Amino acid sequence: MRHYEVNFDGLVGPTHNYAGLSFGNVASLSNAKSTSSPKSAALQGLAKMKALHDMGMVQGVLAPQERPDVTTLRRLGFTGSDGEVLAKAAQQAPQIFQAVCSASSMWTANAATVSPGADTANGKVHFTPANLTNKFHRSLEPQTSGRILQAMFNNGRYFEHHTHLPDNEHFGDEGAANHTRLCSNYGHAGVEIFTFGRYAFDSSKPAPKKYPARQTFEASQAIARLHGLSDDNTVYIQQNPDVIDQGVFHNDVIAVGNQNVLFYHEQAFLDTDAKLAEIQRKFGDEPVHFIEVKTSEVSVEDAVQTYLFNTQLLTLDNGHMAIIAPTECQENPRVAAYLAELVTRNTPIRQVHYFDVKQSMRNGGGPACLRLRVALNDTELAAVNPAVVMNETLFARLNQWVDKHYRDELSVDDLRDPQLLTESRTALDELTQILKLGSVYPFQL
Ligand SMILES: N=C(N)NCCC[C@H](NC(=O)CCC(=O)O)C(=O)O
Repeated sequence: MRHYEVNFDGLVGPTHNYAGLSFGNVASLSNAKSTSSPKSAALQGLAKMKALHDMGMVQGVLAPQERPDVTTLRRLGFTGSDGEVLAKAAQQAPQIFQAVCSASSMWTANAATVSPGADTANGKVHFTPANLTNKFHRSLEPQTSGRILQAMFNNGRYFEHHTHLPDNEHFGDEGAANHTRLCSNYGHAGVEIFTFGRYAFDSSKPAPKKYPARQTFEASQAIARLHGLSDDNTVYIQQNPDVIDQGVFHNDVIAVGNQNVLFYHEQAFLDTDAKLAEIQRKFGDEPVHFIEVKTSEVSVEDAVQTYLFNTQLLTLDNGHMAIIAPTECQENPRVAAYLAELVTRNTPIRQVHYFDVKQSMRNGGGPACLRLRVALNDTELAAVNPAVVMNETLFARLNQWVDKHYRDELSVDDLRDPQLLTESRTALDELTQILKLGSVYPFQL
């Protein structure tokens, strides 16, 4: 039996834009109102997917969501034809209108938390879409994410799908961006690490002062319960509130783990020593490589600006690990020097590959934000909808699809163009056929 970690990357949607929607996310705010290129964003994402496929990884595609989200505008009291709903919202409530146009579902690390069968009580792979309550534009995602995931992992024998947690800040859940899993081998039971920003029901505990803590302890515990994880393979760690206040809005902006490696910044967590000891104890006899980056090597500011930790750590066929980093890391001399030195050390990480995902980076989404990891064995992989698995044909087909439907440029003002809704729906209707998803979008239901 072979075991894989499959990366399901978010396909960037046709409305990709910079609206400055994410308070606490430095890139989103500083690039607000810039002009985006939905076409280049989607092509950059596809190029990364294809490169990982060519490196021997199993790579999947996760479809974007229907935007503008007319259904939500109707819930908020805008009436008339779809065109009228959009025009009224754009005129009367421009911020709400911009939020329902966001292509933020591209960051599929936030689509769900996934626990592989090796860790769960009933041996199935468990999925819980993230409720993303902290940001209005992101809170619109979980229902459709759930439908898309069910269309991709559509076999009750191997896959179990849960409803997202209650839509309330007490259970604020950001999915895999605040969850990582260590294991000696993808097929063996691992240690699932939930990193949270605050306690919802205990205000005496530390919490950030300036920016929001999106993930709560209580949400993390609920996911572990739903997925049937045992205490012996679960660790809860609090993010350092000071780094959240410096722009670390998700834990995957300051730490990343894969198999026996945890790569993190010295300031990432609270109670670090005790928590790392707990991870090692629960991991077992084999030593975990705890690769700690000191502030003297890379500052938190550099980490936030370059996304050094929003990198993908991949295990290649030869057993070595490669780090998939954004070109922003290469352009920063301190971070580039750190990575050049890291691969010469005696750790499993031996290669660095740089990718241009600048369109996504400008909204605070690096390589790791763009993917949802699902560890699967041969049998489970065979039960995945094959139309979402990357290969030469799908790559060519999706590139053509983007070229046909996507705009080269989109400004926040262009979002008012009534044609955008038709373009987006036409593109997504065709996409559901390419990816054989059935009807998953509100306009198709
Ligand atoms: N770290 C991970 N896993 N994901 C990154 C998510 C970025 C996303 N940006 C945005 O939603 C910005 C949209 C805008 O401003 O137009 C967010 O803040 O939720």
